[in-house]
Amino acid sequence: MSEPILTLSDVVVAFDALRAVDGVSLTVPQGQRRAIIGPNGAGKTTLFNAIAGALPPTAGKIAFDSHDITHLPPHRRARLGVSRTFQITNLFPRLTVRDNMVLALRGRSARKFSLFGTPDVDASEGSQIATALEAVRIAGRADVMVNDLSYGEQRQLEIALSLVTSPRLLLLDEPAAGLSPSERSMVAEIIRSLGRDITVVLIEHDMDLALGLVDRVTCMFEGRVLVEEAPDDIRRNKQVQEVYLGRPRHA
Ligand SMILES: Nc1ncnc2c1ncn2[C@@H]1O[C@H](COP(=O)(O)OP(=O)(O)OP(=O)(O)O)[C@@H](O)[C@H]1O
Repeated sequence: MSEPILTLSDVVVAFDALRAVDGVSLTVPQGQRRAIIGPNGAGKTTLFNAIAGALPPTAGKIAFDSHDITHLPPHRRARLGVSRTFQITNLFPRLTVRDNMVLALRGRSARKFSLFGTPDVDASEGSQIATALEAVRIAGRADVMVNDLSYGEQRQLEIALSLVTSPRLLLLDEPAAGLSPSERSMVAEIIRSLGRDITVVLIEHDMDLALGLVDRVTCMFEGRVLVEEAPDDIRRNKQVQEVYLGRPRHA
């Protein structure tokens, strides 16, 4: 098995008395595709926020590529190669696709960016942007204003914004939410064709989509890891079926 790129040890994220993430330990090897599934309120998004740095863990440890990132702010994690998308769109609707990409790219660098006028893009930035837009199949839409993209294209652009910084760990938060079946297939194809130099962890409510994309699945329930198995075993797992159907675990 490859070396681990992400290791969580006993991670707790508490909101007052509620332990939204309640002692989660998991290890993701480099290059793996991992789904985090679980019913509403299981703690999936809170776990993502802890990995990306948006929410500091109350307890426990998070290591990325042998760096202890438990207390690093999000931009420092991004610099190490941790990149995430959001469930809710995070785009500038009145800027073009390319300008959104420039903003995402320069968010990591010290260079200043003006929102007024077209930013100058150097050759290396231009090629990074073109590669990311190609990877999400919207290379021909670079000069289109985000407002004029379809919803599906906007979701593809969100993935491109995360890819443009050449991440090593990509956290995808419900990449197919709200998409039509054909748009969902497109997102699946995009994720499937990412290079294995990128490790992918995704939250996805569409079980068929998630299980068809990943090597391994972590199912959360009430803030904890209920099971971690291969997709085929997850499909057959009675405990997983029960938590999704809302029945008590030991009924
Ligand atoms: N900022 C917050 N303040 C207080 N409670 C919160 C906060 N964020 C999440 N929670 C609570 O933590 C629990 C886990 O929420 P979380 O959003 O992580 O679950 P989830 O598995 O992502 O759910 P969903 O599938 O519905 O998105 C829920 O009970 C939620 O109400």
